[in-house]
Amino acid sequence: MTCSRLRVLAIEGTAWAASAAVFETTDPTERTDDERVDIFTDAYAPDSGGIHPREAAEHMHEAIPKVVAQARETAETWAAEHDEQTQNPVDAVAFSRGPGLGPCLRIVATAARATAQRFDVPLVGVNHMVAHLEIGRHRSGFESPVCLNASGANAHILGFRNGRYRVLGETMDTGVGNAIDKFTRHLGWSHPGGPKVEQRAKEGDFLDLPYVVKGMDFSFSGIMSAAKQAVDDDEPVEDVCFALQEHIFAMLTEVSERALSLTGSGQLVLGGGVAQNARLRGMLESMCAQRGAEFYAPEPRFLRDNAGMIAVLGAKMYDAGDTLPIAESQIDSNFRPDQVPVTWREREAWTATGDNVRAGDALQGAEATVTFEDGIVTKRRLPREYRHEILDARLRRTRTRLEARLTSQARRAGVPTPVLRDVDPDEGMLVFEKVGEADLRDRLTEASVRDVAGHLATIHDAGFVHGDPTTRNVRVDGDRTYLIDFGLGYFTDDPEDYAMDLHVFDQSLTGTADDPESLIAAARESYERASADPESVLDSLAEIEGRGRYQ
Ligand SMILES: C[C@@H](O)[C@H](NC(=O)OP(=O)(O)OC[C@H]1O[C@@H](n2cnc3c(N)ncnc32)[C@H](O)[C@@H]1O)C(=O)O
Ligand SMILES: Nc1ncnc2c1ncn2[C@@H]1O[C@H](COP(=O)(O)OP(=O)(O)OP(=O)(O)O)[C@@H](O)[C@H]1O
Ligand SMILES: [Fe+2]
Repeated sequence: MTCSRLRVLAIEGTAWAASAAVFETTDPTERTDDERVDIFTDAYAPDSGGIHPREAAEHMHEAIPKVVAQARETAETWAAEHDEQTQNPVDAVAFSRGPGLGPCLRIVATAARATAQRFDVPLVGVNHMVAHLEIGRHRSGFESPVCLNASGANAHILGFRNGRYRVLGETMDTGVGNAIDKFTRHLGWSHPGGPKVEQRAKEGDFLDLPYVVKGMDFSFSGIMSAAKQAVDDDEPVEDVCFALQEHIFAMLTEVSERALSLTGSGQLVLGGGVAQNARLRGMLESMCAQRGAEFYAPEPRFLRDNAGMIAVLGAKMYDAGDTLPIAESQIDSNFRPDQVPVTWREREAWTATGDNVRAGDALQGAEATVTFEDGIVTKRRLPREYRHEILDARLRRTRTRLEARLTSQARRAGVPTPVLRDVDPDEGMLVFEKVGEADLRDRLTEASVRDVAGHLATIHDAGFVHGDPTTRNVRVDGDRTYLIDFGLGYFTDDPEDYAMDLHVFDQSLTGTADDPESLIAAARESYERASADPESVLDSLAEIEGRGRYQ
């Protein structure tokens, strides 16, 4: 082609959406006024139950050729509008390489190879989850946002650092949409359940359900069992739907706020099918407004699975020379977003600016506002507008109580922590002595990381976890490290809970350090030395890290 217009045809088919699209732009690196995207989707809807992989593949087999033909026609029409030759109307063919259902992915890949060969243009292999977040970045124009992907098979929060999207936090069991869909299957409702829960929730009232956040990770299994039980116990279905949304979306919003705070980013983008939910968007919008951050969610056609997002990222990758020889174009059903070398962005983007230091020397953390005066630190968990007021009051009260108790308990076990001067759980207020000169994230050394891992071993041996051991929740003073912020801690003798503490610490090192591997290894080694029972904890950690969450 001779003109400056770039046109990419893309194919998506990871699970339910047989989709093809054309993206046309004069500059793939940013959103332009004259860009256009046309998407053709043929959805698979199971007769009963959830998505059956074989049925989904049969659907892809029939529907993919049809949507690809529609996209091709569009590409030809657009090319003709610009007086270009129509035999070769696209510059590249992009496809979803994974994650997703193997049988579906294979059909998509075959169609993509054939289309690329037919036009004699390069093939681009796109990670579906990275596409879910890049479409938000592209449409918003945000420089370096934190990204929440809330889709059917996934739920994770990502930040860009050093050439990769890092998983800052993710679900420890199922994806968020799948969790909701499983609940609605229990009620005998047809797939997908998410929109139906949203509808019914409109008439519901609040019920207490479990709320599980560990650092920036979270899990849905406990809340889902409790929701099913509540229905079986004859609680009104609309109340359970309402409470389910209030809890699950508050968890996602809370970890998003934590990620903003940890990275120092002032921008959040949302992606994935569950992001079509107005309550989730509303909560995120409210959270961002409260902390002075910008929020963007793309329009629904770019949220649910669609080839438009694959085409837009495909164009960026093509522009960066990131194409795929046919011989190397095999699919990857477990393709994680952090495996993708991000060729289309400057490596050094995301300059963590740290916390907003506000008037009166107040620090805004992820959860609390902290003020300093004469060596005394006052921490207040202020109400969060995005959370239902009953849930908000419950979380602020219990976390404040636990923080007071565990801070003292840790010190008795021999771990340096600040001395507690005062506590008022109903106000969510704590008063501590000031400790340390800096947060660990600004003093990251192997020695300090070792020290922290030793502290974690000590509190685990004493029968409790910290719950959120990040590089922000450790203060450093010369060689000494202090643990602070025990609000997410609890008593437990389960090695898996101890392993989660180590996993949260690892993830935070990954999000903070340029070279996290050596620090993670040092922490592991120090924990092993200090712990009374390192074997079962480290086994459990290996299991947590190896969990395939993308099937
Ligand atoms: C790997 C890929 O195949 C997979 N795709 C996927 O999960 O489809 P997606 O379109 O992103 O999301 C579908 C999910 O989105 C939920 N959903 C749709 N509308 C919803 C709504 N209004 N409220 C809540 N959930 C909603 C559905 O219940 C379903 O679980 C993924 O991205 O994880
Ligand atoms: N006792 C203390 N001595 C010195 N600095 C402190 C103390 N307590 C808190 N800080 C500072 O205030 C920041 C926020 O405190 P804290 O972590 O308790 O609140 P938070 O809102 O829960 O934050 P996050 O959720 O980000 O961990 C800490 O990162 C630390 O820099
Ligand atoms: Fe998706």
